[in-house]
Amino acid sequence: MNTDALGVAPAGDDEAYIRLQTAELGSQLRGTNVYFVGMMGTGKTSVARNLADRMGRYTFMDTDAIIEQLMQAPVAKVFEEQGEEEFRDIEARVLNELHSYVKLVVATGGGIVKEKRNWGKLQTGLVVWLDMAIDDIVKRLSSNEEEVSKRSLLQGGDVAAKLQAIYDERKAMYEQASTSSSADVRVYVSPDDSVDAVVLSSVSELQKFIDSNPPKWQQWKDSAKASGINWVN
Ligand SMILES: Nc1ncnc2c1ncn2[C@@H]1O[C@H](COP(=O)(O)OP(=O)(O)OP(=O)(O)O)[C@@H](O)[C@H]1O
Ligand SMILES: O=C(O)C1=C[C@@H](O)[C@@H](O)[C@H](O)C1
Repeated sequence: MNTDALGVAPAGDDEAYIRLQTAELGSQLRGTNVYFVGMMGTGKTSVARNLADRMGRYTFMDTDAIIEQLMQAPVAKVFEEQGEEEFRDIEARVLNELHSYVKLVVATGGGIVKEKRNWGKLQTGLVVWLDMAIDDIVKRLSSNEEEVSKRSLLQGGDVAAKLQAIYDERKAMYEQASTSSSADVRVYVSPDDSVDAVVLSSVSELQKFIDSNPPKWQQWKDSAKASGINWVN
């Protein structure tokens, strides 16, 4: 970000910079979907919505919100009445539908990685793992009673202990679900990072990933050029 001699970004500059970067990512992605995974409360919904809005040509989707529309009930109620296994089935069906579309930025439910059947679907797109220290998630969610009450897995007991146990169980799953052939797109979220800041880090990590994993046709084109073949653009 441009800063003056005192290290202060001129007003309006941040917004222009984010717009430029997200627009560029929009072209680089060529329609590929982006899936945000990570623990509840890390900001997947807020960040995915903001990114899709800024990219313009992409549509924001949220698996929890789709489940609520389908079931005509809040996620907590579906969880409570149908049980986790049924919830995971519905979630898997929603992802199965979504992955056949293009140009989506998808906020997934925090537990989507628990089902291996979902990993291949996630990896048809680029997966961004929002990772945050459990203490910071606890502080963020505990500051708002509604945020705790709408998350079924946090009910009845010590929120911090519950979140830690869920994280310990899922850490390797987030890792594997967000790892394709050669690299992770993992974004560490600090409690002071604004949604814009997390969007920007995600964009920058995605760009690095795309640059270091060019599509096959780009690799063929580059090697043809290197061997003197005049590839028509
Ligand atoms: N960068 C941020 N700074 C401050 N608050 C944030 C930030 N990102 C999200 N929040 C707040 O934290 C809460 C959880 O955010 P959000 O619903 O986006 O998380 P999530 O990862 O989608 O959660 P879940 O997996 O449970 O759906 C919301 O109250 C949201 O406004
Ligand atoms: O982490 C989880 O298992 C969950 C996270 C939420 O997004 C919801 O999908 C639901 O509350 C379960």
